[in-house]
Amino acid sequence: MQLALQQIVPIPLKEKFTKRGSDIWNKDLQFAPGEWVKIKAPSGTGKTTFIHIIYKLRHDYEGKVWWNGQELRQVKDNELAQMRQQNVSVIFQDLRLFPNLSARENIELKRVLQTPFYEAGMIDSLAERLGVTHILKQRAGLCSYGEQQRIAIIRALIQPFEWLIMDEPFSHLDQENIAKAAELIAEECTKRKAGFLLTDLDADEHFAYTKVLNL
Ligand SMILES: Nc1ncnc2c1ncn2[C@@H]1O[C@H](COP(=O)(O)OP(=O)(O)OP(=O)(O)O)[C@@H](O)[C@H]1O
Repeated sequence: MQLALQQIVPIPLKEKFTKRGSDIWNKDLQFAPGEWVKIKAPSGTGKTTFIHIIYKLRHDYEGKVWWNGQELRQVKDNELAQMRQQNVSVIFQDLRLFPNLSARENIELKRVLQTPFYEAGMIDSLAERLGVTHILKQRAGLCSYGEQQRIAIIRALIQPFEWLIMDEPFSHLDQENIAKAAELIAEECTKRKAGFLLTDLDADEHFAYTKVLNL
């Protein structure tokens, strides 16, 4: 699945964003299947806005986003649901777990939305890898942000995908847990030949990125 951007810029931020140089806003770009892309930018410069545009949560932008040759505005609701279940997985900056469901239920929901990609036992394996086995039965709303972030990472990895979209996915983790999570994400993307887009504030060497872009 290819992702292409054609001169996109959020309308409310057009003036602000076009004043400074950017590798993304108002540019034509193509991301080939399997590319590992880092998008780097200081706080408040539009990382979340960008993620929400390409996941079709925001519509107030100029330009066009193309997923596999189909313009995102033309993608119908049922196709969008299918795409989010099968092709494009996401880790939101604000995590978006259901606070009243347990950590395991939050992950399980994503596993069973389509023909499961993994058996239920994989939840335990992934939780062990990221050190969150002990909180699987706990309500997500009672988990620490670092625990919630690891649950959100597992939830994104439990479903099928060709692209993984991650908005500052390590913001609540210490270096040791970042290393574990990055290793797991790299393994899962390699296994599926999947690409990813990852936003973050600073440069890092967590992955062998194929592109590093400044927003
Ligand atoms: N609809 C809107 N109207 C006006 N300003 C907006 C709108 N949406 C976002 N902004 C502003 O756009 C800027 C970019 O916001 P965004 O959340 O995308 O940044 P970010 O790079 O993800 O920030 P952070 O790293 O702090 O999470 C912010 O200054 C925000 O206040």
